Amino acid sequence: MRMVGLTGGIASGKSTVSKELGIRGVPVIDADKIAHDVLRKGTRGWKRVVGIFGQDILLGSGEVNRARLGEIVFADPAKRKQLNKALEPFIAFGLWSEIFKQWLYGTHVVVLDVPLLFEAKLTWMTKPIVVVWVDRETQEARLLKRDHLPEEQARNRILAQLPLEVKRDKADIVIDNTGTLENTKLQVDQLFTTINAPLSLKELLLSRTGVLCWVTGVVILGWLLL
Ligand SMILES: CC(C)(COP(=O)(O)OP(=O)(O)OC[C@H]1O[C@@H](n2cnc3c(N)ncnc32)[C@H](O)[C@@H]1O)[C@@H](O)C(=O)NCCC(=O)NCCS
Ligand SMILES: Nc1ncnc2c1ncn2[C@@H]1O[C@H](COP(=O)(O)OP(=O)(O)OP(=O)(O)O)[C@@H](O)[C@H]1O
Repeated sequence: MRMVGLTGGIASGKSTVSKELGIRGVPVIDADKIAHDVLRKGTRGWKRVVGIFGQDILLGSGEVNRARLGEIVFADPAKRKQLNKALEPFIAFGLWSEIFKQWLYGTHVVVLDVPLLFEAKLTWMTKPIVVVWVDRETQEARLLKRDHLPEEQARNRILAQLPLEVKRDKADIVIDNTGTLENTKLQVDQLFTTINAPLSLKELLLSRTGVLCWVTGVVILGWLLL
């Protein structure tokens, strides 16, 4: 199975590109959604995070107030590190479960939308790595417009990640999302063609059908030899 890495900076347009790929029929695994699920009330992730940050981060319903937790961790790198460390194993488990599910479905190409793909050193899992890039002014303007944050908080969130220029330089494919949505859609069309190119031998051998074939082959060979 081909695992395509989709990453970028906060508000650079990863979800926009993911949505367009979804419209074209590509399955997308969303790491932000997994991160939200592992913080649901009563889960082990929730217990761990409440243990670290206390009851002040909870809403009346007992769910985590993500806006409040965001304010805390994006203003303090040490606290952000604590949160990342607490949730990392649960997010990794969720990610691998979703990948395994897609593998069982017989999916040939899956996109992993992981904002912290570089920061969490997960790039080894994915090929190609696609970075959704925008210039800094556009990024900040879109973040302010979408999340209605004070400017300082928006800047803190951008600074909490590896600079987008560094990610762009490490990418196999760059989607420049500075322009119009129509322009981005054209680049997604091209990306769709690229990621659906025929699978390599290694990808074929690791696909569900590939594994079934070689396991069956080994069993038959063993049976013939015994
Ligand atoms: C801090 C939290 C509570 C804020 O929740 P909120 O709903 O406001 O934001 P959301 O989860 O939609 O994230 C928005 C964007 O913020 C950025 N972001 C999220 N967490 C982090 C982090 N720990 N470090 C740097 N950037 C981050 C990403 O670009 C993400 O796409 C939440 O993001 C969280 O629990 N983060 C820690 C888990 C994590 O690492 N998530 C990223 C998945 S790889
Ligand atoms: N080409 C574009 N033109 C105008 N607005 C855009 C464009 N692409 C994305 N946006 C808007 O910019 C904002 C950020 O985009 P999006 O939510 O896709 O980013 P993201 O990288 O997924 O963000 P996050 O890291 O927070 O999950 C959204 O409000 C989106 O509608």
